[in-house]
Amino acid sequence: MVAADKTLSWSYTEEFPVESEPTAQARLRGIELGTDPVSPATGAALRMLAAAGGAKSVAEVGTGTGVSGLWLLAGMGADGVLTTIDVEPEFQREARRAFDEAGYPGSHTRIIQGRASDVMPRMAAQSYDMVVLDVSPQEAAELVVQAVRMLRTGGVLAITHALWNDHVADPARRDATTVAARELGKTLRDEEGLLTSLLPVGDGLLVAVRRA
Ligand SMILES: C[S@@+](CC[C@H](N)C(=O)[O-])C[C@H]1O[C@@H](n2cnc3c(N)ncnc32)[C@H](O)[C@@H]1O
Repeated sequence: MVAADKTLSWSYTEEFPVESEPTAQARLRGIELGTDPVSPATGAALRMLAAAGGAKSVAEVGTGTGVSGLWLLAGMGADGVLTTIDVEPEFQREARRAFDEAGYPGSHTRIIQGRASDVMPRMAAQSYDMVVLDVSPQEAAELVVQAVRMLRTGGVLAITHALWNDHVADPARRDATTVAARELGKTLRDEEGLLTSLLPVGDGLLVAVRRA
C-alpha cells in the first residue's frame, strides 16, 4: 500500500538535493537541447554510490550536457576518471564546457564520441568501479552484458529510467519500452551474480552490485 501523500514525499525527495551552479547550468542547457538530464535526486544517488564505493574509474553511457557526469565526479576521488560516451558531439561539447566550468581538468574526464555498442566492447573487462547507463530501456537492455563485463567485483551498475514514466508498475502497460524496462529490472534482480535494488528516484534507478 502506498500512502496517499507519497507523491508529496517523492516531490520533496527531488527538491531535497542542492545542485551546484555548474550542474544547474548544465541542466538548463540539457533541457534547451532536449537531452532529458537525470533528476536532482538521481544525481545525488549517483554521487552517493560513487563516494560509498570509493569509485576512481567510472564509465557512463549518455553524456548529454554533463549533468549526471558532474554528480558522479563530485562523488569520485580526486584522482578519479570519468569515461563518458555519447553519439552526439554537440551535447558533448556542452558537457566539456560544464566540466571545465566546474573545475574538472581534462585529466579527470575521457569523453568518447560514438555508439555505445561499438565503444563498450573495446573497453577493458573488470576494470570499472561503476558503470552508469542513462539511455532508453531498450538500449540499456542491449548494453547491460557489456556493462557487467566491464565492472570489477564489488563494482556498481546503475541504470536510469527503470520505472519508465511510472508505466513499469502498471501491469496493463505493455508497450515495448515499458516491457523492456520491466524485463531488464527482473533479469537483474534474478541474476545470482548481482545484488539488485530498485530505487524510486527520478524515473527509477536500478542499482546492482557485482558479487563475483
Ligand atoms: C538521457 S540523455 C543523457 C543525459 C545525461 N546523462 C545528463 O544527465 O545530462 C541520453 C543520451 O544518450 C545518448 N545516447 C542514446 N543512445 C546512445 C547510444 N546507443 N550510444 C551512445 N550514446 C547514446 C543520447 O545522445 C543522449 O545524449
